[in-house]
Amino acid sequence: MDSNRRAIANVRPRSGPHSSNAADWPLDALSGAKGDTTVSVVLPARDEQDTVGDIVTVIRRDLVERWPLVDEIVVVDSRSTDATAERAVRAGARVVAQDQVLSHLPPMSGKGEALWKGLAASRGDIVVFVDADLRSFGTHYVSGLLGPLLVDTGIQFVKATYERPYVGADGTVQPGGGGRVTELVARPLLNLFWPELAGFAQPLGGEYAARRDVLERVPFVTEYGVEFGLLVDLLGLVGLDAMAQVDLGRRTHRHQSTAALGRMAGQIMLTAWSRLERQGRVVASGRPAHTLLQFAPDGQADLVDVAVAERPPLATLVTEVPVNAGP
Ligand SMILES: O=c1ccn([C@@H]2O[C@H](COP(=O)(O)OP(=O)(O)O[C@H]3O[C@H](CO)[C@@H](O)[C@H](O)[C@H]3O)[C@@H](O)[C@H]2O)c(=O)[nH]1
Ligand SMILES: O=C(O)[C@H](O)COP(=O)(O)O
Repeated sequence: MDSNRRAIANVRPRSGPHSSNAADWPLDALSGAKGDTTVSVVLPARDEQDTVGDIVTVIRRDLVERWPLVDEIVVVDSRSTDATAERAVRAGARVVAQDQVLSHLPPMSGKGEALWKGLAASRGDIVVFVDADLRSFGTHYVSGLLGPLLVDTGIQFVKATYERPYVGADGTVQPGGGGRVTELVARPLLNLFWPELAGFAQPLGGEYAARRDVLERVPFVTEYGVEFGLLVDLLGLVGLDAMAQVDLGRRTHRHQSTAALGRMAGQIMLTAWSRLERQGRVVASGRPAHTLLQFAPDGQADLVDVAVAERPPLATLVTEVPVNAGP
């Protein structure tokens, strides 16, 4: 053990979120606890034709038909150019086109926009978000996230944790090698500036659930800033004691390139900056740049934009405007 690790091992762990495992939340017990509470599962999907159908099929078969825990499955088609929408419909989801939801508003882009539109287009008292590119999806992903919310009225938000391997194109598995932006950017930033959130082992993971009430009271950062922004803003709104973490076992997904993750990292850093500024913890003499100069292996340089924008809390929108849920 090197000296840094030894020093840290001697420090008592900070108090973290309420913790449990997916196995702690069996389906029969949850069915009893559900009562009148309605549940929506929302999947953001951009070109996920290979995986979205299987995920929807499992949720419908196990959690709509066999154990009626889920009231609606909504896939937000995030400008896909492949057969994502058709496959999701065939598997039994309601599919909404991202730009057709609240279509009177100027469109924004990225995953955060897809989630905010999914929140607007869904109706459940509890909303469960699940990425549509998962290779490891199982029923326990949804039931595990629902457990703390269905049995404890004090819990407002539940985030997944899991072991995240890196799976190479040739199928080689590197245990613990996944979640590169999580390890190199998100968790260091949280530890530095929001240490109460350090106990969330997978802050960027796309699987989490919350009560609609609280989701509608926080802004949604666009692009890949959304998870980081939600964690920080929900900590401020509901406090750590209303936040829980559930271990779902193992997560595998489609990996993005290092260059794409560099852009994601930029978006997350800008999100963190915006929260530090909003919380009055940095006094800025100027705004940070939102461009990133990237270099390809052949030395070719490309200037890309990593700006993030923000949707306001949904509850602050005028409610008479009809939600166009698309076809
Ligand atoms: O413009 C977009 C981009 C992505 N997605 C969907 O969002 C999910 C996650 O996107 P992905 O590109 O697979 O992200 P990851 O590389 O897996 O990034 C991780 O880190 C991100 C930043 O926190 C999180 O948003 C992701 O959920 C998390 O898996 C997938 O279903 C995508 O199809 C959209 O709907 N619209
Ligand atoms: O969560 C992350 O850090 C990013 O999604 C990258 O994940 P990956 O390293 O497993 O591709």
